[in-house]
Amino acid sequence: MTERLPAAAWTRREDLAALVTALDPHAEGNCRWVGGVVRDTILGHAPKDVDMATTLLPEETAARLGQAGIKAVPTGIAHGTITAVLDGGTVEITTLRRDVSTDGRHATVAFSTDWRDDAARRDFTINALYADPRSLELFDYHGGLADLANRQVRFIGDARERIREDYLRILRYFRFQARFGSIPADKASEEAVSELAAGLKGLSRERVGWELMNLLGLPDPAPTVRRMAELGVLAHVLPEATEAGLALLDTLIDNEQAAGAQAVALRRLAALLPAGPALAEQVAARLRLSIAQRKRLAIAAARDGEETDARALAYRVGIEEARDRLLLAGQATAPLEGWNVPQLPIKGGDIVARGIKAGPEVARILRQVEARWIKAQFPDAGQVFAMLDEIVAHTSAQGG
Ligand SMILES: Nc1ccn([C@@H]2O[C@H](COP(=O)(O)OP(=O)(O)OP(=O)(O)O)[C@@H](O)[C@H]2O)c(=O)n1
Repeated sequence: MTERLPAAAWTRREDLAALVTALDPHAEGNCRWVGGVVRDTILGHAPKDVDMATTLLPEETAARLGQAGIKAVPTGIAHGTITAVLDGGTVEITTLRRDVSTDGRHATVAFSTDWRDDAARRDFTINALYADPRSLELFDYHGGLADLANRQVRFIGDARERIREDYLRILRYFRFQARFGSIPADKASEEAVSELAAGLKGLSRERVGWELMNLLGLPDPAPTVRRMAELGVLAHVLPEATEAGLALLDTLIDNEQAAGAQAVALRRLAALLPAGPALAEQVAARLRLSIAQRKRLAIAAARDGEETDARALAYRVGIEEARDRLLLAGQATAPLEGWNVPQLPIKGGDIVARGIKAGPEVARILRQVEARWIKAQFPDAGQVFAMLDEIVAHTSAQGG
């Protein structure tokens, strides 16, 4: 029986139909949907992006798009990729390729017209599925449909060879495993990632950081991260993670689920690391995190087990950062919901207006009022002015 891709919202897009007509006006079958879009659609998920593979050479692809008035951007000419800019988004169209040689980071490829060549150079069986854009007929050269049905993430052919072509595939393996893999996982794949884990060291830190953060941002990466540790892979990407960290990651995810909190990769990363800012800063730099990410990680890492007051904490470090700390500590985040960090309702001028000379004394009083205001759970302006009057009266009585 011919297997077909289930129809989905994207398969009915008119701009995609026009793209197919432009590339293959006589229905010769020279282009197919490929990779994540096919995999995700079979799983019933909305695909992140739509990719196409074609037997046409890149120049021919570009020429046909041009004739049809579709904007074509040569995004990766060397790899044979042309990006078509459509109403509903961009589509990457890549000429079929076969591997010629590789150094573990960059493969040298040659163009091909054989779909099997193209399938054989991909990473996992579930990522090597193709669909005809008109009939939606599926093409499965490596048992990807069965693996998808059984939720098995399995390297194509010899796992070690696939990994040596690109060591990042070790981390991709775990990311897909965390997304929809089942346990027990494919034994040959696990053996290979374990054996070749040291190859991760040669990869660019950006790529490693990106993969790790994507894994940690999935709904429940905890069992996968633990498996990475057991297989000796985590030691090569996050040697700072401790056994206590793995346990805290489990707890954190339970806490997040109980609170209905969003998955945040940085918060999960913080859980894996021992508390304290120094190590967090080191890890953030190594993983090439952005400045905003570094700040948030540092605040999460500054946790000390128990947070005293949710809103006072949020006033000090920010709402999202406070939520991180509370979830890590296993404390209620409810006080933060629907609440915005308020601004102290008085200014230095209000203090000067009460006869205090501008200068350090004003700053001191301002800090005193602020401390009381926080302690009293942020009462409104009327009460804050009463606090201020009391403090000023006290200061004046002392002859200050
Ligand atoms: N190291 C890699 C990266 C990618 N691919 C192939 O290129 C396709 C597209 O890669 P990418 O966009 O990174 O992943 P998707 O499978 O689309 O998954 P997602 O975008 O959901 O992460 C993959 O399906 C896979 O066939 C590969 O073989 N080896």
